[in-house]
Amino acid sequence: MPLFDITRYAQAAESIIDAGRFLYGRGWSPATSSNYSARIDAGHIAITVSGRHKGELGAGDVMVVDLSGQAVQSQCRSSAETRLHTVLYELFPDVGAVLHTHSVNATVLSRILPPQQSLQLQGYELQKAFPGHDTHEDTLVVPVFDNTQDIPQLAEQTKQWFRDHPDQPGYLIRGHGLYTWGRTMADCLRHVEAFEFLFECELATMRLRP
Ligand SMILES: CSC[C@@H](O)[C@@H](O)C(=O)COP(=O)(O)O
Ligand SMILES: [Zn+2]
Repeated sequence: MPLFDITRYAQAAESIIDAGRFLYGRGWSPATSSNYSARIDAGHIAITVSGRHKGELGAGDVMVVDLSGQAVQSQCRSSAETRLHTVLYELFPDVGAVLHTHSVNATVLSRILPPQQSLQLQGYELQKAFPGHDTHEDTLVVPVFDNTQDIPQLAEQTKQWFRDHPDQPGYLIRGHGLYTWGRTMADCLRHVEAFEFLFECELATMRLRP
């Protein structure tokens, strides 16, 4: 009896490979950075193997882990940031995909925000790209967590914050990048694209202000 459905694994892996080609092509996942995952079932996800080039992913670059981060039927090492993915699947049963990217804009913006200050996005029509955000008058809050190599500790911090703020769709890690998620990979890719547009607008606005 296999531990997970092989057809669902193949679909998840294909969505991750396609996402990598798109995100690398946009310049949002340079130099083996980033990691991606997609849900297979309630207890398993497909996730990128650590250190792989995200623009050239193939079937051997995606593996299965359970929600404790344990590899299932693979000798490979999953993403160093696997726990940042699994906490989101644990917290939100309807999440089907998680994407982590390293764009220039996410990195720069996260570095210039004062310590302890979240990014507050308000007045943009494109905020409506996120579920539950139905008007530009809403405030989209993007917390910025300090970067660390202690992933279990960061995972716990993110889990606590999003348990209290389940309607917010993503976060930044300072000097590092973006995490966002969605019900499907298509939703999740839309969220990355919307965040990138909003980050670009924020930086352009800052450049125009004296
Ligand atoms: C190439 S440095 C980026 C890594 O340190 C990390 O932040 C990252 O996004 C990719 O790590 P990975 O272990 O390949 O999933
Ligand atoms: Zn990273």
